Amino acid sequence: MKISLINAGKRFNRDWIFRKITQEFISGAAYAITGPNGSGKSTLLQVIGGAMMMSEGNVQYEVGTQKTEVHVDQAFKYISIAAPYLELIEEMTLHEFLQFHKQFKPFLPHYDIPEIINAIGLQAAAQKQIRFYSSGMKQRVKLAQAIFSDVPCVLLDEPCTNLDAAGIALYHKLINDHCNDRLVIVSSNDEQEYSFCKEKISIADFKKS
Ligand SMILES: Nc1ncnc2c1ncn2[C@@H]1O[C@H](COP(=O)(O)OP(=O)(O)OP(=O)(O)O)[C@@H](O)[C@H]1O
Repeated sequence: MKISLINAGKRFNRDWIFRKITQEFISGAAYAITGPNGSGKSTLLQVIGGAMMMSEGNVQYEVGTQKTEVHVDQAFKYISIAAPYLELIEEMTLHEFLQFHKQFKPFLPHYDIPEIINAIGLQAAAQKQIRFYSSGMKQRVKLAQAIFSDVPCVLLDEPCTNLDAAGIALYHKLINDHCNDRLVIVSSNDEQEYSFCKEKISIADFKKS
């Protein structure tokens, strides 16, 4: 998959959050979007994913070996996202939640729901409602939902939020095991969340209007 931003800019009211970002994001590479709190990392990630309209510029999506162009309205089919502002369905058990999610986005081939639950170490809590999960357990579920979705592009916003040392190790294992051939974009100001990303985009470089 390839996502191309061409002179992308976003403003809220009169405030430009970023301007004139021209950047290609290509499968097989991992990219970090870095910058201080409130600088616009989450905003840029949502613009890249097609979840938020930009104020100026363009975004293009190409998928598959044929490089088929995909309209921004359909980009969500090829992209998964884990982010602090995206809520889980708390009334469901983990098993029910993954079953529900699977109806809209299939999981990676060869992975059934019990295997996914095992992979994130939540077997003992699989039949418990998510509302009773700790914040770190919920974060593991968000990561699983994004990383095990069978899509070519994975967007991760502050992926280690609420994770302990074991959770952070799990995050790196999931990236290592499942993301090498995909397009991964991490929005973060924490080095341990994006240490594997060779490409870095600093929002501060795109603040000038
Ligand atoms: N819907 C909105 N309406 C108006 N302003 C917004 C909106 N969403 C974000 N902003 C503003 O845009 C700026 C960038 O926010 P954003 O959440 O993208 O930053 P961030 O770099 O991800 O921050 P953090 O590191 O704290 O998560 C902030 O000043 C924020 O207040």
